[in-house]
Amino acid sequence: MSPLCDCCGDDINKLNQQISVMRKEIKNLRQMLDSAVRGHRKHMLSIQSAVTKMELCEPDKDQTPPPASSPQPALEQGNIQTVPIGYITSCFSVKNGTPRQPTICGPSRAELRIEQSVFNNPEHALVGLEQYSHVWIIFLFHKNGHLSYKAKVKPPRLNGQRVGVYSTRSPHRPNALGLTLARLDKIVGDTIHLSNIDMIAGTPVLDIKPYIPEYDNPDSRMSSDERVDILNTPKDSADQSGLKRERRDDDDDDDDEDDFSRDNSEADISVADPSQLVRAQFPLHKDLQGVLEGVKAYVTQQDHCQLTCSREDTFSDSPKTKPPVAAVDHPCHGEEAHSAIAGWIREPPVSSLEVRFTPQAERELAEFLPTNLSEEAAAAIRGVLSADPRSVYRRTRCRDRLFFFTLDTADITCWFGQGFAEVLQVRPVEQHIASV
Ligand SMILES: C[S@@+](CC[C@H](N)C(=O)[O-])C[C@H]1O[C@@H](n2cnc3c(N)ncnc32)[C@H](O)[C@@H]1O
Repeated sequence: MSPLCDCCGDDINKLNQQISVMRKEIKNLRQMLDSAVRGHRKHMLSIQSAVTKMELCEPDKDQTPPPASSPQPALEQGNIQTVPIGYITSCFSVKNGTPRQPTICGPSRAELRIEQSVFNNPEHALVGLEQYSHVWIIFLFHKNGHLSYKAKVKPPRLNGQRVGVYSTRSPHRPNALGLTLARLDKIVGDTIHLSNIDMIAGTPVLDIKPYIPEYDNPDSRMSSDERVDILNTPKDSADQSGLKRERRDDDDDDDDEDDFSRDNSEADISVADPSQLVRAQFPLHKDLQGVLEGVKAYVTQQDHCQLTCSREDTFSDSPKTKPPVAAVDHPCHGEEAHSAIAGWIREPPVSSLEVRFTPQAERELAEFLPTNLSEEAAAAIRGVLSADPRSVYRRTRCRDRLFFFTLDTADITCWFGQGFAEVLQVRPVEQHIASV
């Protein structure tokens, strides 16, 4: 006879059997629940990815799918990981004596080999870069030692005065990122040969971008007249302009050990900055009209000169420099070119579009914005659309699709035809519910 339970008087063996049956059922239920959650998550991910593809109308083949556990892309989740794409080999082994800015010591040379761990074929990542004369190098100040930084720093040339770290190029800053405009001498396979550098050997490089004066130099964005105005600003006020200020802020560091000779003012003129070269070219003209004519001629030449010259000519001040592997023609400014860029930047194969508004869209824009703002908004919309913001995929494969974009407070709907973009609808931006 089996024992009975003291509480309920039931057969304990039977009770144990019932408990084990219930345990098995719970286990099954748990497994079913797990598999349902997994299926649901997978389903959610595929819906999400389908929606994204529909929105973008563009399957992104290069994008690695996010892991099943993270429906949001890693960067959006704040999972910011940077991997060096290569390490600098340079003639400077320690911080002391390393130029404080790239323009200070022209011949300072370096090599940067793109890591195979980043690209299977690192040389592929460099195709086209040989057409540029200068590149931005974004790097880590890995030898900063203790990772400390202060809101205010003392640039050596300010002789003890403190200024905000963000008004300087101090290495001691949150994130310890450095930015150098280096000259690109040549590319051989997976290795970039640079000069005009201020980085020590072993510096981890995070990124490389071509220097494009049209984007990177504010002078290049101004109309010729504006440029002439600036260049003719009386000296006192010019001294307070950004150009002059840039020169002071360029060479800072709150670490006295990093300080070095201050007799580099001549070398400070950046070849990448045409306005400084113009100043240098016309320093002694007393006759304002003469200066004006000279500058105008220079600016016109700069805007229209499509002379071609070999890289050897471009870098005539660097006798040892050999032409790049793929020799290309560079636009140059008379005898001396300051920087060279790929031809397609100035003359892209994609032509700009005529932008139209339907009467309905015009009315809508006027309805929710005051006149002055609606004109501004219309100009901004024209700017965006005339540059054809569509991806190549969209341009070639989804021509008939509507195109949506948001500009400040307006949601804009448009479509594209042969050589034009037409705005169909302009609505106030809807309040979007933040995604969880
Ligand atoms: C004032 S910083 C300017 C760097 C860059 N042009 C910029 O504006 O971000 C240049 C100085 O940083 C120091 N430096 C260069 N490479 C470094 C590295 N990898 N880690 C720490 N300091 C470095 C050298 O002393 C050099 O003189």
